[in-house]
Amino acid sequence: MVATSTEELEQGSVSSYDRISELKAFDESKAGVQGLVEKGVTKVPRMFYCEHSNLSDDSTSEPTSNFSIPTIDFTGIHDHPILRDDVVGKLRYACEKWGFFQVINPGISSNVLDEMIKGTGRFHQQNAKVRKEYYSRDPSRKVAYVSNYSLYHESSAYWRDTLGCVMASHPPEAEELPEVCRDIVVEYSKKVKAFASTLFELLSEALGLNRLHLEKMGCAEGFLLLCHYYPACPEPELTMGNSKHTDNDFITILLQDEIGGLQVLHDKQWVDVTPIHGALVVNIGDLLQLLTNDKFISVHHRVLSNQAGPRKSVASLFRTVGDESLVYGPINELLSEENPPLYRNISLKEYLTCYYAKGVGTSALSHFKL
Ligand SMILES: O=C(O)CCC(=O)C(=O)O
Ligand SMILES: [Fe+2]
Repeated sequence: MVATSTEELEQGSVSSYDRISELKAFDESKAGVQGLVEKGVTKVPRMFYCEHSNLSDDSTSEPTSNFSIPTIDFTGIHDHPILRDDVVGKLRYACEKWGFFQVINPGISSNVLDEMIKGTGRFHQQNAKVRKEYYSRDPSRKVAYVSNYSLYHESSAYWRDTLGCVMASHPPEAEELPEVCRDIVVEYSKKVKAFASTLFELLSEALGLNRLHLEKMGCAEGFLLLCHYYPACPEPELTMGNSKHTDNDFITILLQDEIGGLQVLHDKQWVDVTPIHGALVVNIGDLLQLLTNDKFISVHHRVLSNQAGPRKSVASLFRTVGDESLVYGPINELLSEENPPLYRNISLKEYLTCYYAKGVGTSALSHFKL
């Protein structure tokens, strides 16, 4: 297209492609990025180009093999107080310095973890006709398949599709879940919820609080299961799987397959989260950083796209889903004269509105600093 008027140029409507039409056509296909792959695309369409320099930002932040996120072994924590204390200490360090860690021997069998990854693959690889029935941007849906939650609000789209299921506190009826992954979604959800309860106990202890403090605040009550699918990308240097972001929850528990691509920003360097079979990756979200008055940190992470693949991952986001009138602020017991509150109390609604409005890569929490 050729520039026809300065007005069009100023409005950004003149470019070599009609972005809005391309986004709409993609969305209306209801088949996701996988739909493009099924059609045999060999070039990444322009709408996926990452123009906000996510790939080259922080020029000091090249990935480094010198670092890796902490790995913590949960073996014996329920039976041996010494092992438990040791784990609590390691968790405190990981949450304060990294905001990310991997748990090996998490108490969920590798069979269940492997089957959850396979179930995710089955959903995204099944006939597009069946996938389409689940495609929706309606936030009130408990089960929805969608590509790019913020498709119309970000400067680029990402090479990723997601099946999202609200699995607590008001889960869908089993029949509402897609048949190809129904049983494993129900089973994995039970197991990951139990793991989260243990984790919130250990994190409470790491903060010097009563063991049940975080659970009593409702941190483990609600969770959203996001079954991500990152198709193999023909031109991975042009786009990303997931932009640089922090999570809008208390904690995220992530199961990933063997492909890799997740990176964490640590000391201004991108650090690879190397897949470990049978392990779960945990990261602190913004809401736990808020509750802990910055003692635990919610850090930026991203997912690179990859010629290898498809990559599958399952993120369990722990926060209340539905009741946005809940109000959160720094936990009183953690405050003192030397450690005054850094944030005002905020409702979940206020926080989420800000989180989605702020744009890629900037913290929502900074808006609520005192
Ligand atoms: O797929 C991954 O490795 C990360 C997903 C993620 O960051 C998220 O769902 O918030
Ligand atoms: Fe994330």
